[in-house]
Amino acid sequence: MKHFINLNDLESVPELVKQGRALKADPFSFQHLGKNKTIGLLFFNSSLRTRISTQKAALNLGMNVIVMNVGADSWQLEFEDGVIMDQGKAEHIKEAAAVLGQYCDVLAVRAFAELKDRDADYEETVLEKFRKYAGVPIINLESATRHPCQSLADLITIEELKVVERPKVVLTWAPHFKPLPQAVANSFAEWVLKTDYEFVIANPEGYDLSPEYIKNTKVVHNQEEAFAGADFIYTKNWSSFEHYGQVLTQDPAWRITPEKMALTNNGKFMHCLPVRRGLKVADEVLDSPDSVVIQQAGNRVWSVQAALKNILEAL
Ligand SMILES: NCCC[C@H](NC(=O)CCC(=O)O)C(=O)O
Ligand SMILES: NC(=O)OP(=O)(O)O
Repeated sequence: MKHFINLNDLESVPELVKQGRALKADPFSFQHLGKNKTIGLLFFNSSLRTRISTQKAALNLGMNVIVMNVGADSWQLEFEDGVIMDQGKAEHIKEAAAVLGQYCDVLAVRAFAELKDRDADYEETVLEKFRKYAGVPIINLESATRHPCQSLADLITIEELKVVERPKVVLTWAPHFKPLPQAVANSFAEWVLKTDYEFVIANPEGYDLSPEYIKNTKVVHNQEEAFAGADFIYTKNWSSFEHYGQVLTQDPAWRITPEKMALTNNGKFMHCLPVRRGLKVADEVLDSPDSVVIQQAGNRVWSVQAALKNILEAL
């Protein structure tokens, strides 16, 4: 594998899920791969899980790790071509990415959607410019439209916990007061569509995700209908794709409650975290034995370790 930016960079989702599970069972089996190799982790946005799980995975593979909060610790970067740089941004991505590529064998980048210009976000400007100018493999640690490290961990978790061959998986919107990116939801849909799970999306009107990501997935505007008989309830808030970046409703009726979970087939509650208790989900759901959010977060190590292993093997 050359890069881990989107699904086009990999050959087989089930194979990567298998490799993630194998690494969980035997974390240090590929320690020789990363000897004398350095990974640089670049964060344009905050993180808890991604930051620590990626460091842990790299250490498990014997790598050296350098972490930088871009902007806060470095110069502000300019991504536009052909501009006269007479404003706040001191360095262009062309030099910055190329220089970082001199120091690191692999770069991993987090850069969320700005939610202002839909085309700019969906062109994946930041990650694609790193791909173009760094000269080394790039790992996506959540970009404007995707979060593949999360989605791989999510599939590893579902594979570990499923009790039927073809579980019913529901991706449901839940309320939040801030405009959040569509990345986690887009990505989860894209990855689930590479499996043969039964898949349904529930969201209020005006919140349909981009057809490019959800393809022909059944979308319902009635949460209870979607929850009936579900084996996994994957909860996430996202801002509107159609009315780009807007919060159209904060309807508390979309919050995940024990009453709604009771409609499922002993369904497991999933969320990528961080989650706002009380707002998106009732404490009783998050604290119940059917909540698998901690196991899911734990699997972030094996997900990024699987991607990194494949990249190191191809160096
Ligand atoms: N990486 C996990 C999700 C990150 C981000 N959530 C957030 O920004 C939540 C922030 C808050 O609740 O204030 C998102 O939705 O894409
Ligand atoms: N789920 C996830 O990516 O968490 P962080 O934003 O804390 O890294």
